[in-house]
Amino acid sequence: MIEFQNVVKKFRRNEVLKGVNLTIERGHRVALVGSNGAGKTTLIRCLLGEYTCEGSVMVDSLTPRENRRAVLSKVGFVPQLPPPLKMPVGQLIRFAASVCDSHPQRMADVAVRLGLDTDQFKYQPFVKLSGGQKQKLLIAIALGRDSELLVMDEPAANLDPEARHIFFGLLAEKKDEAAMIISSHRLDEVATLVNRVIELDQGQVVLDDRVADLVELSSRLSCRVRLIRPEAPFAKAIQEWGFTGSDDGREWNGFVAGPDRLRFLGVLSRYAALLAGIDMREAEARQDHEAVLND
Ligand SMILES: Nc1ncnc2c1ncn2[C@@H]1O[C@H](COP(=O)(O)OP(=O)(O)OP(=O)(O)O)[C@@H](O)[C@H]1O
Repeated sequence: MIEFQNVVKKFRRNEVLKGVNLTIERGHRVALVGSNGAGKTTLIRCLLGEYTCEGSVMVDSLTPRENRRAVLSKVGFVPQLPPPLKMPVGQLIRFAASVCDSHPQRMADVAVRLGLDTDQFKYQPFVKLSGGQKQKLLIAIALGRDSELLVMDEPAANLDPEARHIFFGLLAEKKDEAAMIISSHRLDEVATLVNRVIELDQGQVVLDDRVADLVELSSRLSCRVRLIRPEAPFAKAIQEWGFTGSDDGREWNGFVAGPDRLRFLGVLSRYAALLAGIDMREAEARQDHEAVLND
């Protein structure tokens, strides 16, 4: 589906991509990782035909630079930084839907699933939405259409836990029909969403690994956390995950999206000395899984 062959990109004398070779097929969910300046965005821009480059880039046998319209019609794209668009939300959705031959209602429906009622904001300029609202709308535009390739730059960073869970479910619906490239600085943010990890360093592929594809994207864990004693900073941190506490503040219950389990355990690990027990069970998956960590 996507083929990079010996792709070199130079900005004046600065060689930013130094001969990248990659083949990405439908069903591949790729984490494109690497430190700041590694070349991730440049590679994506070459893929979208925004940049000329040496070597060859092909999307379904089409060169993006010469066939931008045809290539972009296959691609749902969530940019890293929201564009500073003054266009009102309603108009933006109608425009985006017309460009990619979708229906505005399809995009609005995805937005509603993510918790953004676009009707309420239809006259509001896009640029005046909050960071999370912009992210939800951009995701709705990218997912509320047919696409064979989804390219997303840190797409879930601004989403609250509930919206992340819905977002992972939306990705699960697309996982067999599309290839996905999710760019991130941090592998732990995206590790459970993908089945392949590609790392760029100074414009070169330094790692290309297929990884275990075991986490159900749409699964959800029911969690109970018990503490030795209540503590206010812990309460604040876990309430951000939508958990509710017992009256004495020593037991907390809530749900965590399956792919978010690592992030959640990362948060808990900061309070390891407080923990008396953690109980995590698959709440919505077909098979019942149980991970119990007791004191
Ligand atoms: N338009 C440009 N003109 C000149 N240099 C550029 C341009 N775009 C990117 N670069 C340079 O190319 C290198 C790679 O940048 P790129 O944005 O692709 O990195 P990245 O891996 O996406 O980084 P980040 O994680 O910080 O977004 C950097 O050194 C950057 O300064």
